[in-house]
Amino acid sequence: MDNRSVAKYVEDAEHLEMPHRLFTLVFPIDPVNNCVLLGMKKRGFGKDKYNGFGGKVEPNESIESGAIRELAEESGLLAKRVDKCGLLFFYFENDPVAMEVHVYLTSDFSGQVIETEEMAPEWYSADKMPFEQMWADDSRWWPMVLKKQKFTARFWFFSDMTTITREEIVPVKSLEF
Ligand SMILES: Nc1[nH]c(=O)nc2c1ncn2[C@H]1C[C@H](O)[C@@H](COP(=O)(O)OP(=O)(O)OP(=O)(O)O)O1
Repeated sequence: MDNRSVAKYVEDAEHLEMPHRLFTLVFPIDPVNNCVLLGMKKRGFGKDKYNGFGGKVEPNESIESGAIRELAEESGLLAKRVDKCGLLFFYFENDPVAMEVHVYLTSDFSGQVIETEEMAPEWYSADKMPFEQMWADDSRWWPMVLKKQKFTARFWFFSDMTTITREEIVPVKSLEF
């Protein structure tokens, strides 16, 4: 997909169901050991699931600063740089607000991993992810991450928040548009 098509795709997704809310999701990567840091969510949305680190983007910050802030708050790691690898849209049955989730990888970080009130972090081999304890969509798009292929995707969830009723995953050349 070229950049103009990606922009159009995102515009369509954003207008498909209004309003939508912005979120970030960051996966710290240890490239030497091919490991990824996941957090077991201890409270709130996605409780008892492993995921990357992230949350709502505040009105006064850029999406990237939101990603770096949430990573620090939830894992103790300070990212010098994050690289966007994907853009996800989630639609939940009976919920008029769609989620727009900007997904980042970082292997340029400092600090000590700490357990926080929200997350219990744990390193996993990047090709042995605990998908049965993650959001149902993760096993669908994580292979794109492993292939270093940028992507956008849309998932429609049934009201049980588990069953995916429809999905689209589109590889893209760039997420800068
Ligand atoms: N289907 C899904 N698949 C996935 O991989 N990540 C998802 C997901 N749906 C939501 N997420 C991620 C996006 C974001 O990182 C997180 C939800 O953010 P939170 O609700 O934890 O936000 P906040 O940390 O701002 O919340 P509070 O501080 O508790 O208000 O879950």
